[in-house]
Amino acid sequence: MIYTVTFNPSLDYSIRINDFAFGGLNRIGEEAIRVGGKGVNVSIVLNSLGVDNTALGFIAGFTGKHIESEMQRLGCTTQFTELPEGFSRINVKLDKASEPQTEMNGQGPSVSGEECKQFIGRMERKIKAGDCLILSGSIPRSMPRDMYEKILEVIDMEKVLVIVDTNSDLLRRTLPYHPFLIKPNLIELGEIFGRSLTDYDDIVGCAMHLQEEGARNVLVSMGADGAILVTENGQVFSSPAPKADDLSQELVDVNGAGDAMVAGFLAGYLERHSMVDGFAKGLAAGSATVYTSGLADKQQINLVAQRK
Ligand SMILES: Nc1ncnc2c1ncn2[C@@H]1O[C@H](COP(=O)(O)OP(=O)(O)O)[C@@H](O)[C@H]1O
Ligand SMILES: O=P(O)(O)OC[C@H]1O[C@](O)(COP(=O)(O)O)[C@@H](O)[C@@H]1O
Repeated sequence: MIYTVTFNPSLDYSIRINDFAFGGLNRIGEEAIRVGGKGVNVSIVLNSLGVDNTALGFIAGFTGKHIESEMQRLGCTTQFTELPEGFSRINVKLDKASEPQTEMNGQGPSVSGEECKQFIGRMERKIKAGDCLILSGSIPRSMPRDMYEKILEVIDMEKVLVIVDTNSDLLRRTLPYHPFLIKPNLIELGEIFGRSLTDYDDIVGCAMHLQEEGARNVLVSMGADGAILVTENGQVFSSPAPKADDLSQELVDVNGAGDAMVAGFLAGYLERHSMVDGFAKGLAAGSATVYTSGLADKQQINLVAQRK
């Protein structure tokens, strides 16, 4: 079974404001509310690609209920733990047309130490040899910083395929457990190494450094510039992103591109256990998502994959 874990699911309120005025009254041009949070998005894209999976994590309040029911409406299997208080966050996204592109991500509901402990116990009982586990996104402020490590401690890392996609400090803490794949974007990778990364050799060098710290395979996503994959066998694959012009597409919204890439990678990899297939499908899923309102579906992903 494939499990995604999202400790901080969200409703993403995506808005377009032409000529955004900081400090002034802004009238919203276009708006949409979609479920989000990294693992949630991975689950939705995997499901669309026909890869069965179960979404785990914490939800709370009316927003949490909506996240769960919307995912089920989309055909996803969910086993969220409902918290007694608070609400799942609402993240505000000013889309690409509303320069400067701006995001406001909430901190999430309060999760007690006891709830964390029970969750880890459930993971210990649930995750079996042959499973895949995707740990994605930030954690609520109330949650201990070592929550991901605690989970990795109770599962058999040699028999479970683990993917981690989270921000710098949380990501780095998981490396000693040897996750199968990590997917930092260029900004996150730069944050880890304390500098902005532009040079190809430098990026590959940083990815290899994370391998020395324990990561097995490192997929660095670089937005419109595509991605670089450094594998545990020392192979390096790089590719620009499929371009809007070549595909006769228009860039709509970058939100969720990284999550779609993780889902695409896993779906592609699992077909023949090929890193090359994973890389290609990951790139296609990421780019198909930026050319779509919301997350790309199977048809849109395959279209981009075929035309690249
Ligand atoms: N502007 C873009 N044009 C084409 N493809 C894009 C663009 N932005 C992102 N992508 C695709 O989505 C992938 C993930 O995007 P990225 O922004 O790097 O991740 P994240 O959302 O995690 O920050 C990229 O590697 C690329 O394939
Ligand atoms: O958990 P974080 O780091 O706050 O990120 C959550 C946000 O990222 C998203 O999962 C999108 O992530 P990507 O654009 O990196 O794919 C949104 O749905 C959500 O609002």
